[in-house]
Amino acid sequence: MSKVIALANQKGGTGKTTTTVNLGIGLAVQGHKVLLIDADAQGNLTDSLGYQEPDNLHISLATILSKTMMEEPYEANEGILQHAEGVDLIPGNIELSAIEVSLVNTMSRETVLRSYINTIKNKYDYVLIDCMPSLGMMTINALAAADSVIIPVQAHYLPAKGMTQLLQTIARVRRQINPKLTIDGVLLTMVDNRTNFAKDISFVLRRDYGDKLRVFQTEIPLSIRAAETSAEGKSIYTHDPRGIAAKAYEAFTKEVQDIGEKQRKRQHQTGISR
Ligand SMILES: Nc1ncnc2c1ncn2[C@@H]1O[C@H](COP(=O)(O)OP(=O)(O)OP(=O)(O)O)[C@@H](O)[C@H]1O
Repeated sequence: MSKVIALANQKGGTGKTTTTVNLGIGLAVQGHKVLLIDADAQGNLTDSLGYQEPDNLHISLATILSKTMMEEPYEANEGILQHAEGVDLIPGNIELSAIEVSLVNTMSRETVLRSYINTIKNKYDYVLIDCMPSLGMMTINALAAADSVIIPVQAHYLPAKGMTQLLQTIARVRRQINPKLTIDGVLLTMVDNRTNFAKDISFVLRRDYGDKLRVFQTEIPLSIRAAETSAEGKSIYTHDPRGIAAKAYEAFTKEVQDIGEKQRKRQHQTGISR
């Protein structure tokens, strides 16, 4: 059974892309089949995995979504790239901006990405969607397609209003389109251990959004080595395997895996008792 996870935060630069790469490749290292989807018109995920001119790719997520909207046929593996570190990628680029506009006038506009993912997800254990820094139609599509959400938050800055808006959007998607959507948790990124900001933010998150909102135990440290990976087109495990960021992403991968296992067991038991 596959699990679809959206990495979302409408604030820019919170570590969504870096986390998608290193969680995805972390899961692949553990033997899982993983698909990464770049749902951001900036194409940063595509770029970070070594495809440095995303706008020149002939086939991208935009092509596939356009075909899905027009009910045109496409090949089973169309547009899927294979990264040397064992993950598959559906690249994204600037064409997604135009798609986002045309989605507005499309029937079932919130569920086009879900329709596509449903056709391929059985080949994967995990599908990770790197969302745009906005709460526009592409992000709604990602939330409609997902089983759960991971929210990367920069440890030195919690946009309280932004977090409330994001949680409200997730709740609305759950009520109206995707009742099974859950929040796996908030991941603190770029944590500078010389300060107490990360502890303060964990406290504020729990105080303001309730005990139900998990803050992952693992915190991703501020690390120049992590920042370098996007230019290298590699994961942190290849770029700096013994460094603090690699250790942290390994531990985070384990946490995500454990949550996935528990959910799978619960679904299995519910299935049996029905
Ligand atoms: N642990 C880290 N330590 C230091 N720098 C980091 C770390 N993680 C990410 N960065 C850097 O911070 C910047 C933002 O990270 P990233 O691109 O992953 O965020 P994002 O949320 O995907 O951004 P956007 O909203 O633009 O899509 C990048 O330059 C990245 O290299």
